[in-house]
Amino acid sequence: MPTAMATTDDDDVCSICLVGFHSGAGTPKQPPCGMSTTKFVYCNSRGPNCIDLSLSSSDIYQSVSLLKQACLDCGFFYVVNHGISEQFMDQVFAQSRSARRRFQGGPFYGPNVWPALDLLPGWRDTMEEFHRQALEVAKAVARLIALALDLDVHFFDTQEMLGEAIATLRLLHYDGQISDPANGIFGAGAHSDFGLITLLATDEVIGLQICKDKDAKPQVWEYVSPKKGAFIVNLGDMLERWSNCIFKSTLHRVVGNGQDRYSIAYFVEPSHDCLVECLPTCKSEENPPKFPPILCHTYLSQRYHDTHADLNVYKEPKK
Ligand SMILES: O=C(O)CCC(=O)C(=O)O
Ligand SMILES: [Fe+2]
Repeated sequence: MPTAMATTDDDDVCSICLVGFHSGAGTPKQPPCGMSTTKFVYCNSRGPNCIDLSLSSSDIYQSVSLLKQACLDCGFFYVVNHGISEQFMDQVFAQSRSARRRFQGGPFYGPNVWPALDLLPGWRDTMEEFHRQALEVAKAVARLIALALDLDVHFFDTQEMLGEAIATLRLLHYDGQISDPANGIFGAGAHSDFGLITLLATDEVIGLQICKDKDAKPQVWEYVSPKKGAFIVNLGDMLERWSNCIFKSTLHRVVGNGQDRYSIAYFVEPSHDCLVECLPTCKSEENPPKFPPILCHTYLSQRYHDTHADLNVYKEPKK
């Protein structure tokens, strides 16, 4: 099992790798940056569960049970043996890096949607292929989630839902700034994702942190270590609502440690037209639906509206 380091924003933090130091029981460890320090890091938490997507159907309930435990506990897990080759993942990261090098010209510079072939040869093909393969992984994960919720295995993986998925690929680059959590400076601030699930691939630079209990004071943040060849999967708010809050979407953030970091987030939502209505297996007389039914596109529009700045403020004033 992987380990994760827990830290609160009040802890001392290694200035090199930003792993928190705090007293308490646990196994002393060197921080991931390898710098020798006067204090030790305490590994006091198990990392997220690891789900093997290659298991044959006779073993599938082993995966379902691990996944269910993760979804009830923190809403984060790794998936391995997902069928996307490491060689292809290296190609996707290489294309992501080359785009950043090519378009370093300043904000809002460069083609908006598909870069011209001669600027980034192979970029569009790589990203479209990644989309195809990652969507299949997302469908496989969604089938396990359906089983973990005692639903029909194909509940989410139907033509009307993931057959017309809204999938957004976000190629992220964190440019080596050192975060300062105590002063609210982050690579990415605390948030939960809106949709159904997110598949996240990261390079080997540590940075992603999750908070399992958003109401705790102070909040405790744990690193989710990068894992070669794995996707980190997290549940989105739409699934939390759909499951009547039985499955959790989790607060997460990215803390920069001064190293360049690349990650690839693949956000998956079902068709715009599907109805997000409390799942039949997640309600009872004692536990009635907490939310009214809502169309997927209405829900997403509300969330974007609530959390994004009004871009109209950047428009030129009318003369
Ligand atoms: O870069 C990461 O590790 C996380 C990115 C993320 O949470 C997001 O884009 O929603
Ligand atoms: Fe996120």
